[in-house]
Amino acid sequence: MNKKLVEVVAAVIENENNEILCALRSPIMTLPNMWEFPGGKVEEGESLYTAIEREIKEELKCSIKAIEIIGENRHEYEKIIVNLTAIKCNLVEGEPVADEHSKLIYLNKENLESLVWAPADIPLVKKVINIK
Ligand SMILES: Nc1nc2c([nH]c(=O)n2[C@H]2C[C@H](O)[C@@H](COP(=O)(O)OP(=O)(O)OP(=O)(O)O)O2)c(=O)[nH]1
Repeated sequence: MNKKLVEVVAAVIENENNEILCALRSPIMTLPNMWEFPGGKVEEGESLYTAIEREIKEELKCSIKAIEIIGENRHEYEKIIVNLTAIKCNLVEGEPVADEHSKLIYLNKENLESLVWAPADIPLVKKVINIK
């Protein structure tokens, strides 16, 4: 059987200290206990930018503005194929809170690779590290 292709958007949010927001997936989520850029599945008829702004409001209870696409990576998991687009976003209102995630942290770019990332994220993490 063909694996389902899922479009996923993820937010790369930087704070004033040039640290990047990283989110730990909870033990009950798919890909448990792995780090990710927060986000989720794009719904039908939605643009990537609309999708990430909606997902972050739902998941992190704050408002963001999508600025630009950083990159895209397709990864084949056991049951699905994820097409992950990382989008640079700015916080507009409120502070992110971990509702569904186990933890949220801001981390220096130099330290991003010390986390255990969801496999689809790894090339995008490298790209984020090399920006600027
Ligand atoms: N949000 C997010 N999901 C990611 C990343 N990397 C990665 O492989 N994924 C995968 C995990 C999920 O299989 C899929 C969609 O993520 P999601 O956050 O909407 O997951 P979900 O809980 O709605 O999905 P599900 O478990 O209900 O099926 O993308 C990432 O950086 N951010």
